[in-house]
Amino acid sequence: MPQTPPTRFAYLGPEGTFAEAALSSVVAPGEGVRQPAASVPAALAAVRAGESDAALVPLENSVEGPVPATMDGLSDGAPLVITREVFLTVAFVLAVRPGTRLADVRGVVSHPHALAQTARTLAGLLPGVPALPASSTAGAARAVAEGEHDAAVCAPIAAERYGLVPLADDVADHPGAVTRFVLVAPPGALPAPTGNDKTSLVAVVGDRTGALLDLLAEFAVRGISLTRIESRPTRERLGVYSFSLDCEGHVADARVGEALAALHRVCDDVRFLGSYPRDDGRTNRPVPDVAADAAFADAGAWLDRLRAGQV
Ligand SMILES: O=C(O)C(=O)C[C@]1(C(=O)O)C=C[C@@H](O)C=C1
Repeated sequence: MPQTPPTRFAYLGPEGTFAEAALSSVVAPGEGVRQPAASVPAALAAVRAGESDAALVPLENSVEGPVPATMDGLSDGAPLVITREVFLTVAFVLAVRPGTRLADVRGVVSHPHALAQTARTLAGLLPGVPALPASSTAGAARAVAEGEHDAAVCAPIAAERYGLVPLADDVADHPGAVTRFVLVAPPGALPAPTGNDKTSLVAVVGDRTGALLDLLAEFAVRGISLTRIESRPTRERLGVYSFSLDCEGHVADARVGEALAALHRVCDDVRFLGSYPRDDGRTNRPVPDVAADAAFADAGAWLDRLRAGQV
């Protein structure tokens, strides 16, 4: 019997990133093939090119907010859908080559998101020392190991992986920050509804009065709670925005399906980004009786009877 090839997972590499830790929390060692990518766009491109089956990428952080490369990478290009979400508490160390002292550090390198989450602590430890961007926290650790920079902000595991030692532990300005990662794949069969799901989408609204209110109303009137919304530039011109949002429920739920169909009518463009099990440890709000599948089915049957002349 032909064997199914192992799933190829692209992730923001190199080894030792938070993205890899997030992937390890959902894919057992030895299961699938892990393919480190140089950047979020590269991980998404690998999936679009068929070189990877799925990509694990950071979407947002509880302190720093959205990860623009992922937000924009999912809005543009060939469609990809989220098949699961993964939450990871992130903790950072200031890592150096053995023997380096604080006074020797002339630059600190890390992923911009990690630098932003540690800016205050770093300013206290290393006043006036420039912060330099890297493609990932582990990429920064590797660059320090290779002698390109003096210090990196990275995960303790990345420091270890690249032979670095911590000059300071827990350098986050807000301890306990959580990053939400998503596993994305080419469109295909959707994860089955679990009763506690989220749906993600991007909608471009027209440049007219009340356009955002119209979008929001489609959710509100159907008893659907939003869990995230943010605006992103469409890059067309100032004044035209897309809204990236997550709502409770699965597109298979009547209320969510109908809301999406309504957005298709009222928005300039809607991109469905998937329905997947909610995994933030929270439970969707109770659905009002009037927004339950049974109520939609009943209303549909009533309308069918009217149309058939059975008044
Ligand atoms: O560089 C990494 O290790 C990543 O996984 C990326 C990333 C991010 O993009 O936010 C993930 C978690 C941390 O918040 C910092 C960096």
